[in-house]
Amino acid sequence: MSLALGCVADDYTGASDLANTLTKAGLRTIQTIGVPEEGRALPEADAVVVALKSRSIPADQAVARSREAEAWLRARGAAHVMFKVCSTFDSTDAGNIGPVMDALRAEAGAAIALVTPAFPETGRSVYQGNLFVGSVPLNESPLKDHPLNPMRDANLVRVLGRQSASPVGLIDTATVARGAEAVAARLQDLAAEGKGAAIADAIFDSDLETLGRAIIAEKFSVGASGLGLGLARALVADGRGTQDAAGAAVGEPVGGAAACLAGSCSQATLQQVAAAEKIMPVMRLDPARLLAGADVVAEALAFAAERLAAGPVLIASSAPPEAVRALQAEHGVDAAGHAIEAALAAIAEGLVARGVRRLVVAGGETSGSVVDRLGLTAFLLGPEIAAGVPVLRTAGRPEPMLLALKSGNFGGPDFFGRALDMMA
Ligand SMILES: Nc1ncnc2c1ncn2[C@@H]1O[C@H](COP(=O)(O)OP(=O)(O)O)[C@@H](O)[C@H]1O
Ligand SMILES: O=C(O)[C@H](O)C(=O)COP(=O)(O)O
Repeated sequence: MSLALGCVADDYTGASDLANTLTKAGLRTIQTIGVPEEGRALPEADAVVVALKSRSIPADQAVARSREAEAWLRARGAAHVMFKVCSTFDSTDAGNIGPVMDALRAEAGAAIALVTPAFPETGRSVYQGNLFVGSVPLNESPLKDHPLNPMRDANLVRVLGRQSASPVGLIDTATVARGAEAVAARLQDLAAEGKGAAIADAIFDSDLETLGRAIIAEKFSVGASGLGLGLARALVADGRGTQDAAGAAVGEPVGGAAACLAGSCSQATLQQVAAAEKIMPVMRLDPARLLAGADVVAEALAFAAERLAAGPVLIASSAPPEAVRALQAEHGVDAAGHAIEAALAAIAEGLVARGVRRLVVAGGETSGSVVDRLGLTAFLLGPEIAAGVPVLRTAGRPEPMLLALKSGNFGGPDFFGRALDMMA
């Protein structure tokens, strides 16, 4: 395997979002869950996205796991490694984007890292270093209410500067508009000033193509799927892609029962759960009862067992911000989050034991807990369900499954029904 591109992603939904983008751009891409064990055979690929559940763990652990993934990718020929972060820069001032970026930049021996979470396809743009979600700044978007890392500052030069050990500069839109050479020159100037990272403006895909051309010969960058698009298009232009890589078949139908799990509390997911109530049985978990010791997992599996033969079910813990804050006030942010993730993961295991082979999961941390509990190790990319959300087929599992790991903020109101229609 001699990779054209290696990527280390800080959550599983973000990894599949990026893998989807790279595949559509013409790179045969595989998503692995963690670093594959020694000797593990993988299909030929132009790019590998190593998915870690490292966004919300202690920074030193995130750094260690990311370093291991980077080394694995370099050993398989990846000349450029991109650290994939959330398009809404999900992180806290304690990290983990800054500490992981600093460590991987040092590993690469790079003087400076270009950083941009812009992803126009899903309405993420960066202007004068400020991240916009649709038409509003990040700190005025629903991300201000994220259960684990509420985003309260849209200025990413400030946000990353609080997380990184090095000063952070800006590559503004006027520089990007002047082309790849101007971007590369600006990067060098900022490095000469002692900056270790530079937030790059990007509003359109064409800006990301410029950024991709500017840094493809570098060893390291940080971004969301938009930067992945720019890098992929630069690599394909250099002949590093594969014909018909896009839409790699998910193979024969896997059949079996289908189910949906939602742990995301994003505005998009709340709307999707409400819409799903019109087309399938939905059980809304009561996290307060869960945290009080009730066997909510058994209750959910009983609900599912009675209904799976007739069609898909949805089991959701998703709740609006005020309810999330109330639960967190009583039990703590991490305790509440981890308990609910663990419960949804246990429900997923029970569903698979009851014949579910097609599973839709909403939420990044939630997807990480579910996939780890199911012991899944790698995915092949199928067709796109919604921007940033592909159908995934398990690789290396005796009985294949189809999954959709939906980033909380992605997809339209009809997402669950649309996903199930595409997962046969
Ligand atoms: N009703 C709830 N109250 C509090 N926290 C919740 C609730 N439901 C889910 N959570 C937690 O909120 C977090 C959602 O994160 P995640 O799954 O990454 O979703 P997103 O993709 O929207 O960020 C998880 O830790 C999950 O356990
Ligand atoms: O928004 C993105 O770039 C990714 O899809 C992502 O990282 C989303 O994270 P989430 O926790 O699933 O919202």
